[in-house]
Amino acid sequence: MAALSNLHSAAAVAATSLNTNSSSSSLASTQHHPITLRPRYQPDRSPRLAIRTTTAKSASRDAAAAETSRTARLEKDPAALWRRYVDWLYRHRELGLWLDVSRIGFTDEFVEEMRPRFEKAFRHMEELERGAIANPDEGRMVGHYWLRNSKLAPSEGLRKEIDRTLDSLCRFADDVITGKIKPPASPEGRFTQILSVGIGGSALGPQFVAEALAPVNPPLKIRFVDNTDPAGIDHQIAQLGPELASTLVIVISKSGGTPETRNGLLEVQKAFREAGLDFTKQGVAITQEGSLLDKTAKLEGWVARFPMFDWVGGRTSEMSAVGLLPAALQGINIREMLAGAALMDEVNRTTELKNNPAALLALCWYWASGGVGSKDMVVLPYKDSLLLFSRYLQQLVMESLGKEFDLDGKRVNQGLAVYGNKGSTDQHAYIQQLREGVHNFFATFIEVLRDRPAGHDWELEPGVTCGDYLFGMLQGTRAALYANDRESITVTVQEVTPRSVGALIALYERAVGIYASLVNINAYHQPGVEAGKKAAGDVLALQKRVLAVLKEASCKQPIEQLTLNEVAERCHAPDEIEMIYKIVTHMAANERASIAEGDSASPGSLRVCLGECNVDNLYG
Ligand SMILES: O=P(O)(O)OC[C@H]1O[C@](O)(CO)[C@@H](O)[C@@H]1O
Repeated sequence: MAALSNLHSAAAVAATSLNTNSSSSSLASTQHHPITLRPRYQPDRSPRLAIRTTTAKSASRDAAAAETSRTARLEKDPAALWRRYVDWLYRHRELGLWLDVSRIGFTDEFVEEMRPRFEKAFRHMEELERGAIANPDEGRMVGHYWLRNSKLAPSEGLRKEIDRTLDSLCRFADDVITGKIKPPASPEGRFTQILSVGIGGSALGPQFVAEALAPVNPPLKIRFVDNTDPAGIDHQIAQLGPELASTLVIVISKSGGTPETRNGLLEVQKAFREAGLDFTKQGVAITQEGSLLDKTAKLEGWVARFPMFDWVGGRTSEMSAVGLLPAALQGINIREMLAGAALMDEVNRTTELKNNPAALLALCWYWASGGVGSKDMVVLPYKDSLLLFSRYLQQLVMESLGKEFDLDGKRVNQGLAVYGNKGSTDQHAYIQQLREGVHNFFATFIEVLRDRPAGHDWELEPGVTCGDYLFGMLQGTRAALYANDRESITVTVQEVTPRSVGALIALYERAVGIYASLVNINAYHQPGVEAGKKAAGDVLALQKRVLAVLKEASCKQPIEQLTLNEVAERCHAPDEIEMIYKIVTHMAANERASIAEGDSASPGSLRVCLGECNVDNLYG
């Protein structure tokens, strides 16, 4: 009953707010659609430039004023809003997919002003699909669209490679499922589990798709090692238990050299050794030809290797072997996923904005975030099985769009932050802030019309099913947010199927590509990730030096107990004393170094050593 009263109150809030606003917006209600609102976007004045020429205070006042004037003009008259809804509603009949952008307040003038940018973006996408070097930094083609329609590939060689890989992974999956390819030491006589080892784009797609589409009893169940957290890896291996003997380990890494993935592999191989199992008879590699991983798998004679193409980026690799092999092994219809993506790609090639759902999304993002990422995108799928969509989109959008420089080398610090979980769960978590708190987001609702498989529904109270509540929560939240001037997009699919999931992935891949063109950035590289990786490497190198210094001190008689300053000096790294403190702390917490003397709360008092000397663990 609590849920019922919450629903009632949400609907009541929405209705009250709508009524209040509609009566106070009589000016808007007298306007005919298309609505003529003052455009927020000023094409000839970069917002960034404007901010630079003002003080921070006045800039934020200006921004607040602009915000107020814009949101105050969001259409609230029900009849005009309905016209706007109908006018802009996109529907793909065959895919059973709708896109509603009516609750984003862009104006006709804005659309007109954006037209040249869209023309350029459409040209870019066309060139990209024809095989132009779309990733100038890395001199690479960007061809994920060819994966679902190999006829588009710019050469016969590439087309054959795509088709061959797809056929061979389908055959391999069949052979594994039917037990033709089997693990040597499994009592079941066939593979029953998959352990996928990979990170970022080499994990997020397969995780999302498994959660969305795996049947209740898949031929092989899937688990993931997607981090270098030893406890996390231990947990996955412990969960497999004796089934490790019937686990197919798929190691996924485009570069074949990502440290977290390498560590995951080494940990899993150790577990195999300890269980007396031959890893090579159960390992599969998905990686670029010639990578370290590829060479290792070849040399050691793993069960199979599948290529990751140079022209497919990690975050757009779900329709390559990366996503398709794990999906096929779980009994998911991957041809349908590809068909859904291909259908979506097809409509997204039109240059008519209203008929191009990816362009419509890009338009909304540009409007809502001022083309500078000033607002975050909150993704709310109202369906448990789509829970991981926001996490998947987080990488796709943020790694693609979050860039320091534009294509002309100008510092722009672009991006679009993405977060979200699922509805209506989030209703009871952060929707409170979305409706009433800081106005720094726009929402994307993902709606699924089919509540549950046919024949399973029942009314939990007269005329109302459980799914009706979910529907009510979505509609109520959308209305309540809009009533308080919070913009939203709604993507609706008939059902969660391989086809609709393929279409959703393709929709967002293209929207990101188009948006990147609109803001003139390279969506296909990730130079920023390197800084963290390099810094991590530096920390580990310093740790090796610390260890060497402590080892040498431990060999003295009596054992030398060093202050942090002494360690830093002997490492020739006096400026790194804070990091040395953290290294020693971490090693002490894992019984690999000892705090011989001193108080953990005052790092200056510490004396440290290795081994058995007067152990007083920092946390002891
Ligand atoms: O597939 P790889 O080469 O292991 O890379 C994993 C992920 O790491 C990144 O390069 C970022 O570090 C992502 O772009 C990529 O998806």
